[in-house]
Amino acid sequence: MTYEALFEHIQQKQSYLCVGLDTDLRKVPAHLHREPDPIFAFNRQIIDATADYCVAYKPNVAFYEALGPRGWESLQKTVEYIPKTYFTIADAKRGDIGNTSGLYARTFFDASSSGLDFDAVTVAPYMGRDSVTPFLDFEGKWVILLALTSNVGSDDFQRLPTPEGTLYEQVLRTSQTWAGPDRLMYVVGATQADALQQIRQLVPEHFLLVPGVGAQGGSLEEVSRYGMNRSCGLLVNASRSIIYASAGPDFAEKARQEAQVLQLEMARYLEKYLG
Ligand SMILES: O=c1ccn([C@@H]2O[C@H](COP(=O)(O)O)[C@@H](O)[C@H]2O)c(=O)[nH]1
Repeated sequence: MTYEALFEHIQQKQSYLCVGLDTDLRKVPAHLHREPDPIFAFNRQIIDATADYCVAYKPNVAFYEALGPRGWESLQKTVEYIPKTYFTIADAKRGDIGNTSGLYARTFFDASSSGLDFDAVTVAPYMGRDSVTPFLDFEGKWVILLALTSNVGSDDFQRLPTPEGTLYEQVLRTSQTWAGPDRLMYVVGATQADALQQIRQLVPEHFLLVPGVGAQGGSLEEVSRYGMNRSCGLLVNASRSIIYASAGPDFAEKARQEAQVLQLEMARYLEKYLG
């Protein structure tokens, strides 16, 4: 998907919501355990219920890998089920020496090899240029580089000073020489809204994937106020607060309601900041 197509979808839906498909078998409602593939049965209903209110889906690969081959199969079926107009993100946080990164890229981008055809994959930046560029060899696919993550431990390394600002600022500066805003996004946690103004000075055009609203307590209002650019430039993810809004048979309806609440708030910010 192109930068322009993504922005168009955001305008059309009045939403920059990304629904996180962090589907934990232990939290799938009891009645779905009778299905041959309970994870896929759950995801399909979540996708059907939330599609009106979001523009992207982000399965976190850990939840599927933990189940071995059947988890991988559920992931394949899920990605295949998501309509092509939605931006799909494999939250896998990969990155290794070049030839290994090339295989990670095939895993998430080359359906003829792995059965998976995501638009984007999250990548850790700390092994540097040659660990990231193999993902960019796949035309039309995106890298979403970890910049300033939402967790408490992000302070351990990402905010450490370097001669040219903090380490995450260096990641933002250097990685811009690898690809432009049409292929590269950054992860910035919603819990890090204090840094967003400064981040926007360094990467004015790029999209930011912002996890951490909902269960982690980040503020959608602050993220939107400090993070939005002229093309919106935000994909705000919520996983648990949407998909586990109810543990009962009404889980999909409750997920739809949660997604709608976020979409309505986003529509207000799009009007306010982009007019
Ligand atoms: O900095 C980061 C990077 C990734 N994540 C992932 O996003 C979702 C958040 O889930 P919630 O249930 O909405 O808290 C999850 O997959 C994380 O692994 C993040 O939270 N922070």
